[in-house]
Amino acid sequence: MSKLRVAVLGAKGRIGAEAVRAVEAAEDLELVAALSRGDELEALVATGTQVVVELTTPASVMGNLDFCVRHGIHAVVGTTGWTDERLAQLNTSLAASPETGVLIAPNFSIGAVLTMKFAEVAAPYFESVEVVELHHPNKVDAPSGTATRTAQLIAAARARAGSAPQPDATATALDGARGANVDGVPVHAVRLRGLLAHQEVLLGGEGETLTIRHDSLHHSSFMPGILLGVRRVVTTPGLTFGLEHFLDLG
Ligand SMILES: NC(=O)c1ccc[n+]([C@@H]2O[C@H](COP(=O)([O-])OP(=O)(O)OC[C@H]3O[C@@H](n4cnc5c(N)ncnc54)[C@H](O)[C@@H]3O)[C@@H](O)[C@H]2O)c1
Ligand SMILES: O=C(O)C1=N[C@H](C(=O)O)CCC1
Repeated sequence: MSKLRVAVLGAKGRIGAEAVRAVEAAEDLELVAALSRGDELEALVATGTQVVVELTTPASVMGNLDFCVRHGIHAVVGTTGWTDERLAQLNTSLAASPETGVLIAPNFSIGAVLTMKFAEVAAPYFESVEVVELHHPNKVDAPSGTATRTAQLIAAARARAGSAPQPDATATALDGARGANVDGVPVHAVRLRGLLAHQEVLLGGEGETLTIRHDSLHHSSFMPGILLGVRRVVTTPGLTFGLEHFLDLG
């Protein structure tokens, strides 16, 4: 069987460099391009790239995806910075290229995907829910894509269950002291040398708390999810948001 022809964008970045090694090591995949900032995207066409792994920056991702979708190249996207407006723009591009698949995964690690799932399940059973994400200090966006998605899933689960607004008597606060408000869920971002990617979901009810914590200790934690995405996106046209759609989580 012929190998899938894969390119990595952001190939010299922290996660991109790890993705290059993972694709090279996969027997069913062939790394045909490893592009960095300033490299011509035409190389994707010249190399017959079938799937791009997009691991660049929020400032670059939209232009890169526009090129890929226009050329019928599938994409697996780990880059953050997704808003409703950006997703709508991407869906418009995909409508003109209906056979192309794009997977956007706020987090490729299985533990983080499960954290989001567990938080969604638990959220309606507690009065209070807050998210704390902790990352390395070179990260350019806050809160993390994972924390934003986690908060959105929590908020949607609570809305479906008819949960009351969270109790919070704060009357005065320094700017930022209560975190960012993502659909009514406070999200706090820590940037600390020595960390990679970590998240806690804190849930509180009368007389009890539950903490769901996940730690990515190495970029290798994201690789099985990226490889799964590459293999599945070629047969999944349109936009898929979240790796959980490619996992059988029940
Ligand atoms: N979804 C996940 O599981 C996951 C995991 C880790 C990181 N991320 C995200 O991936 C992105 C990259 O993270 P990082 O820590 O590797 O950052 P990084 O800064 O180390 O790497 C980004 C790389 O992309 C390059 N780049 C920028 N514009 C480019 C372009 N137009 N074409 C090609 N390369 C370009 C930069 O020069 C840099 O080398 C961030 O948005 C981060 O949040 C996602
Ligand atoms: O290191 C990063 O940057 C990460 N970004 C993603 C996010 O913002 O959620 C995933 C975790 C690592």
